[in-house]
Order: sequence, then C-alpha cells, then structure tokens
Amino acid sequence: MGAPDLLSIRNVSKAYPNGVKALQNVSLKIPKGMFGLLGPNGAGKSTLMRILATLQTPDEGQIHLGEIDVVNQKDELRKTLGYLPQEFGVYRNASAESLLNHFAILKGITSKSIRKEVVHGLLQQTNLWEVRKQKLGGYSGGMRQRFGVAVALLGNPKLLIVDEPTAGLDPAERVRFLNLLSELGENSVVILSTHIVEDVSELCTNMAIINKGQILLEAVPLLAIDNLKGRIWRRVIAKGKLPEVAQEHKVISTKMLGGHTVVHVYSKEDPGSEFEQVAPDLEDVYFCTMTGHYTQHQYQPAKEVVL
Ligand SMILES: Nc1ncnc2c1ncn2[C@@H]1O[C@H](COP(=O)(O)OP(=O)(O)OP(=O)(O)O)[C@@H](O)[C@H]1O
Repeated sequence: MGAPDLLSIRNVSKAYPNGVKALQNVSLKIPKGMFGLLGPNGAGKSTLMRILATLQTPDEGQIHLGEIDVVNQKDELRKTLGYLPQEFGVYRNASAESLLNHFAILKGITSKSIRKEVVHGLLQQTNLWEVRKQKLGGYSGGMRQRFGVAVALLGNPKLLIVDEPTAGLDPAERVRFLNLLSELGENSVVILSTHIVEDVSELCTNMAIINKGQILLEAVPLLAIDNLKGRIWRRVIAKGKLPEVAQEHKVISTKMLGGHTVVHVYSKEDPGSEFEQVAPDLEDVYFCTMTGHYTQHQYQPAKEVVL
C-alpha cells in the first residue's frame, strides 16, 4: 500500500507481438507535482502512458496509485484519471461548451447546476471562455490541446497523463499550454511525456529519461544540472573537423549556430585551450545520459532528494 498521492511503478515490462520490447523492467516513483518523462521517438513513452491510463496491460510488473492497483483495478483508476493522448479526435461541428457538457454527463456529473459550474470553470481555466461557442473544427492546434486538457480535468483527477502535448504547437501556443499545465501539479500527479527538453526544464520538478524501453535516469532536473557543473565544455569548429574532435573527446552534442558547428563535450578536466567551460543545462544532462557519458549512480535519485 502506497502513500495516497504517489504513483509507484515496479518492474514493468511490455513486448509487442512483433517482438519489440517497448518497456524493459521499468521502475519509477512519481510524487505529486509535474513529472517529465523525456525520451526520443520510439523510446517507449506512449506505451508507458497507455499502460498508466489502463488502455494496455503490462506483461509483467505492478503499478499503484496510492492504494489503487492500476493493473488489476482499472475501473477504480479510471474514476480518478485524466488522459490527454498524443492524438485525439473531436466532433468538429460541436462547440467546446456543448461537448464539454456532454463529456461531463458521461463522467457522471448529473446535476445541471453543478455541471454548468464545472464546465464554465474549466473553460475559463483553459482560456477558452471567449471561444466556447465556436465549433471545434475551427480551433487552432493549441486551442484543441487546451480543450483536451479541459476534458481530461473533468472529475478532478488525481492522476493526469499528458502524452507529447506540445508537438506541433507554435511558440506562443506552447507557452500558453505549458502555463496551463504548470497550475495543475499542485493537487495531483501530472505526467508529461515529451521529446522536447525545454518542456521538462521549464515545468517539471521531477523527471526521468527513457530510451529503448529502459529508464536511464531518474532525477530532480535542477540537481542533475548542478551535478554537471564544471564538466561541460564548448567549442565552435568547422563542420569537417567533427570526426577528429569526436575521436579525442566525449562529444555529447553538436548544434548548428549561425552556420557554424557548436560542439559540447563532457570532461572532468579542461580538455584543452580551444574549449571554453559552459554552464550546463538540462539539454546537456539529456545528451550526457543518452550518450552514456553520465549514469544514474552519479546523480541523486529524485525520491531521496529534499530541495
Ligand atoms: N502496436 C504496436 N505494435 C508493435 N510495435 C509497437 C506498437 N506500438 C509501439 N511499438 C513499438 O514500440 C516501441 C516504443 O513505442 P512508443 O510509441 O511507446 O514510443 P514513444 O517513446 O512514445 O515514441 P514516439 O515519440 O515516436 O511516439 C517502438 O519501437 C515502436 O515502434
């Protein structure tokens, strides 16, 4: 039996019939607040999100939200689950207000006056009040995502799962969407799955990095960044020099900037005069982890850390 607001995932594995091992022995402890699950395409994020949302069953492992056994008490979990999938269809001819009202009925909010209060509150919270009478078919990508959040929030979920929500949003919509999400972590476990490092660095108090179905790192973003201090070095090189630099140094990332190639390397010591030390950010944590230059035992895991 776990603490009421803790999502505990233990040794979860899932393979697809074609043999792909989408999740291998995944264990995570996810407290109340915003949790970022970061990983590249195909890492296994959506598989884990669907399992947590009770849409798939793991081959092995246990998952508990407080006292609810997520794998075996799917109906119990669904009562307190909000899920915004990667892609969702909407009835294009319905307005946000009427569709949200409809979903509220399905969610069991039978009293008309309470329903009105809930629906109006959610439309205001997601900043859709002004456009509540417009047809969803005419909404922008960002407005649709915010409508998805309004639906996911019906019934005050204790667990809110948001799968790759910012893909395809323009910068202004993305900021508006992230601001909305950041307000939600106060009362529930919110899991944000993404391949965009900034989504996690701007929002999440805890995070994990997943690749090829395995958790490579579980950390508090600020502490993980702190642990890399003094170890990230930067140099601008000609494009053709990359193989040479990569042979001599632990290159973690390369980026084009104004037509030049900017290389970040991991090194405990000064790698040489042409490199300058830079303040690490979460992108450095991500690439260090993905390239295997930095591993879990060098970090303090999220669950043992008190900030
Ligand atoms: N229904 C399926 N049948 C077979 N293989 C699948 C299925 N769904 C996912 N996979 C495979 O499982 C692995 C994990 O996929 P998953 O969608 O969970 O990753 P992801 O991190 O969400 O990636 P993306 O960001 O591209 O959505 C990938 O190799 C994918 O090709």
